[in-house]
Amino acid sequence: MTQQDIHQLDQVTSDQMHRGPQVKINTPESMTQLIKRWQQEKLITPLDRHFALEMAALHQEDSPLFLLISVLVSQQLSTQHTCLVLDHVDFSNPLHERQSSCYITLSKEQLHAALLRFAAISQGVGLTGKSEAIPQTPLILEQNRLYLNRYYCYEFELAAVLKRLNLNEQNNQTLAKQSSIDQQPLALLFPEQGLVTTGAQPANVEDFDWQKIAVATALQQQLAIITGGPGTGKTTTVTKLLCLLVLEYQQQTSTEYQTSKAPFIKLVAPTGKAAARLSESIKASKQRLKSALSNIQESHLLQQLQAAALQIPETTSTIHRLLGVIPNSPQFRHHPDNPLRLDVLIVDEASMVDLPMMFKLLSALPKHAKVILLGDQDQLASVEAGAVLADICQGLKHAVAGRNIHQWKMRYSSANIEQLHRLTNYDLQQYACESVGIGDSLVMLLKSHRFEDDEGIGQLAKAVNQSDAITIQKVWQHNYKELLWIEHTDQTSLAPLTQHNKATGLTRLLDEAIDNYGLYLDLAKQKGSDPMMIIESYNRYRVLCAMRAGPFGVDGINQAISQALTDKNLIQPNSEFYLGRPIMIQNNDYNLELFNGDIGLILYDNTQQNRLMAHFIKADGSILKVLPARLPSHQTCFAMTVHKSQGSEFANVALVLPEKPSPSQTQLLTKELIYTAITRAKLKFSCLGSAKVFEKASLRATQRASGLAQRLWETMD
Ligand SMILES: Nc1ncnc2c1ncn2[C@@H]1O[C@H](COP(=O)(O)OP(=O)(O)OP(=O)(O)O)[C@@H](O)[C@H]1O
Repeated sequence: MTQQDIHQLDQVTSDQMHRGPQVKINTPESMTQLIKRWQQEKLITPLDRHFALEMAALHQEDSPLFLLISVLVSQQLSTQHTCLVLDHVDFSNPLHERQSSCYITLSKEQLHAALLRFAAISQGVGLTGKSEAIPQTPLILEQNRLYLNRYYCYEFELAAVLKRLNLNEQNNQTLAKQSSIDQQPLALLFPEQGLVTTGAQPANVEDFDWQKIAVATALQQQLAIITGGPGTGKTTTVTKLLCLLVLEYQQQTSTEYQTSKAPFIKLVAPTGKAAARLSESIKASKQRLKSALSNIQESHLLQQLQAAALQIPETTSTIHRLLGVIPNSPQFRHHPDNPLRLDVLIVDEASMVDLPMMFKLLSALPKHAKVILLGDQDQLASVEAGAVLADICQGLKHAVAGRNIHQWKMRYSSANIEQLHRLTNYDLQQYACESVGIGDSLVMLLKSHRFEDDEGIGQLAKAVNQSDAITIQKVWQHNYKELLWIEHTDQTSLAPLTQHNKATGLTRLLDEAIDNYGLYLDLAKQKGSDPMMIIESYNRYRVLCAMRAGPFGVDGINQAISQALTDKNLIQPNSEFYLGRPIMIQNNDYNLELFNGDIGLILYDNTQQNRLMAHFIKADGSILKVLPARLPSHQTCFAMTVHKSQGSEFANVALVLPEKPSPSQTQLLTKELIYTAITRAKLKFSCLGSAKVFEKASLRATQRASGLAQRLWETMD
């Protein structure tokens, strides 16, 4: 089909024409036929088509433009965008066909005018409008973004909640006056290392103790967002913060829920796995805090801090559990009219929380509650729509001139700088900013205490995060002992990344899998072994795949590893639930308390010899045993997707990238995916891939369409 063959088949009704510019959709077939063909050609999903047809039927719109725009909005939502950015659509070929079969020649203004003529589309209330004024139409157009009403509301309301929690200057001062915490306890918890002294200001960002600034921020703000990569001390910081909040609480008169000596603190994470890990990290961090305090000279304040440290809670739960799931309903038991009972909420792994969930969580808080979000803004965004944490941090991002990399810089109001000085004695004037947005609530921890600057994993993560192709190559070629490159095929001499590595192909990966998984499988065979120990051993190693399907996806790699372990007699998969089979749950089962993403092992039941049971570690650290036959939908888990690995860490991680990714797979291979995979590894990171695929993925940043960043950063002043 040539462009000449394409002729105008439709245009808006004459009724619409006299009200504005003429809209022509040029297509050789009717729009209904066209979207049917698009579905057959897998350019859109059945859901996209169904959605568009339903919308058209419901709103009695037979305009091809309405159908097209509905298809595009649905397509955006199913790819985790919050809205359709009209400027991003190529209206000369909206679905990137080899030969366009549909095009519109309209200016931006004409398109906006045409869209707003549909009864089903209204103009949004703008960045400063009122929530009550949000129109009821199914689609809402704001600036160049077209939203489904529900997502517009989520975004608008979440921005409103965040802005309310991020106190303005006046409230800031009021709250600071109420706080009984001063410099002294902070100085005890954060002993200076000689870099910052009163009055003498450090020239470099690294010379400030940003953990101390984070604690000071959270003490005086109702909302604090503490972000940073792995090992930057988020848990350490929040543990010290909780210690001070308990102390502050004890010194204050009363709050709404004061029934004990400690504030009502809740610690949550998006998944059971992440919640369990948070509990472990808090326990370890509490131990470190207790021993650090035992080395300080005896004083009344020290005794108070020691007592407060004992009150720091260790119990965690998932966000779903905290909010109270109502089976088969997207609503929760807690919401603005039935708020949660708590004084302080800590949310770990906030990057995994999607837009609707973040809104539901924050809007269910009681008015006085303090909330602290912890996470790594550079990790993969949530599995569902939105990239809330990245949007929140967006205002701190600065491009580095002349280089394709960025840096972060805090943005503080003068009132906040004054308060931070009061608590830390630091002069943070260099971060003073007139247009602060929600900057007063944000602190970024940039120094990793887990990886030394000269260690491979940290170096590689940093280079990938910066999309710095030259450094990525250098890091791989450096031959760090913590890194292993496995080229898909034996092309060592051709691929620059592999010059120093002899390992090649899937066989090499399988050897590694046999060595690592063999350890827990040997333990599992010994009757009477402690299931906790076996699961911990299994959790030391994990194969992560970029995608699900294909020989190098989760399905193919699981099969290959199962076969390799069978060949070595490490497993006997002659029945579905064989000894040692790792299992990942794929559906929530509220009765069994098993949730999507939970991972367990089929092991001997210690209380009943020879009986095999599925064993899971629960968020509280105890073991949950389930009869295999009762398990909800599940799959084998020698390999899992990088997405599912968020919130987990393993001593040793092997990432598998597809050998020759298809165009749609290529879209999924982003730097956030690679960065997330690398940062799951504590001691060793291997990658089976091809140098070119790794490099290209590291250069591709995820873009999620959303207006949240603009709402948070452009309307505050
Ligand atoms: N200021 C510091 N000085 C020295 N070591 C530190 C400091 N802060 C944290 N650490 C150490 O770094 C390690 C990681 O700290 P922590 O667990 O708090 O980081 P995190 O950001 O929560 O990590 P993760 O991303 O894994 O959750 C711990 O061993 C901790 O003791």
